[in-house]
Amino acid sequence: MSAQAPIRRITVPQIAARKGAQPAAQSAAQSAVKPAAEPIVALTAYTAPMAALVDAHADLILVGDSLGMVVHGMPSTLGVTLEMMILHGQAVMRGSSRALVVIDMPFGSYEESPAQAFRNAARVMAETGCAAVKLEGGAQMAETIAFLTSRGIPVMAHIGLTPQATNVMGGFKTQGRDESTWPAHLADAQAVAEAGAFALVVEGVTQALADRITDSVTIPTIGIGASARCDGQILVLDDMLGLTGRVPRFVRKFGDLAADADAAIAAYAAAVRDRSFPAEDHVYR
Ligand SMILES: Nc1nc(=O)c2c([nH]1)NC[C@@H]1CN(c3ccc(C(=O)N[C@@H](CCC(=O)O)C(=O)O)cc3)CN21
Ligand SMILES: CC(C)C(=O)C(=O)O
Ligand SMILES: [Mg+2]
Repeated sequence: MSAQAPIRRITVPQIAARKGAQPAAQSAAQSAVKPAAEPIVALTAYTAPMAALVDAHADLILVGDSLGMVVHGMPSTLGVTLEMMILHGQAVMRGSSRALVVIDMPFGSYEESPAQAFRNAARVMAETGCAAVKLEGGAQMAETIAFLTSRGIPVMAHIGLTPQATNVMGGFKTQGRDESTWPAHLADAQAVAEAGAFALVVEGVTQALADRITDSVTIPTIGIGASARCDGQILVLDDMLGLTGRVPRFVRKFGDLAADADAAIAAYAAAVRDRSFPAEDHVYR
């Protein structure tokens, strides 16, 4: 009798290999050899129980700095600290066992220099056990991405609408409506891919620009508010569960958990007030 083999997490190279065979980027001869890859399924999670639910279905769990807004009620992601990311990262690692866990580097923890980024990303990996980090930025972060990946830290890049740059962009604005901006976005995608990023989040860009980006890089693109032709998709879990109030237009609510929670809390309040809770089953004798 042999012991049950431990469940291995999906690895960074396995995610990197999930580049979908896009018709525009592949010849007929190539597609005969290499069939289209299955899209990467990614979601955020910030807590152990939610990570366990996501882990059963997703390839990649992102501990996003969106947790500042979603969990902590902050007005933007700018106030999120490295300590917050580590605490939530530890919870998500405890709650999951199969998916690749990626943790967002928060604002101010990596932009100063490659050395600063390495010091803080190494701390995130050492204290959580996660396999990779994500950081926002294109060409300007290429040197840092190369520094980290060559020293053992896999990096997921994030371009387009980069929420940590909200004050530069003047809000959460869809990028790429003006075609004159396309070369800069394409250069960002090229730069992070060449620097060694294993995947690329493309957020809040027009569908046409997202498709051009997906066709122009050899690493998988993971879209959010981008295009169905990206090599994967990600959403903020609380948004797609219907737990958050106002959501961006790109969100599809696959559930209505806020309504379920409201009904349950209302029923509890009524039962306490009319003394029907606790009942016989809920008391000790
Ligand atoms: N709950 C939540 N979901 C997210 O997807 C998310 C966060 N929080 N926090 C961090 C960033 C911020 N994100 C956002 C927030 C708002 C819009 C938004 O309202 N967009 C406008 C676009 C208007 C335009 O076309 O320029 C929209 O109407 O959808 C987009 C992305 C995405 N991320
Ligand atoms: C929306 C994803 C890509 C993210 O960066 C986050 O949740 O912080
Ligand atoms: Mg983020």
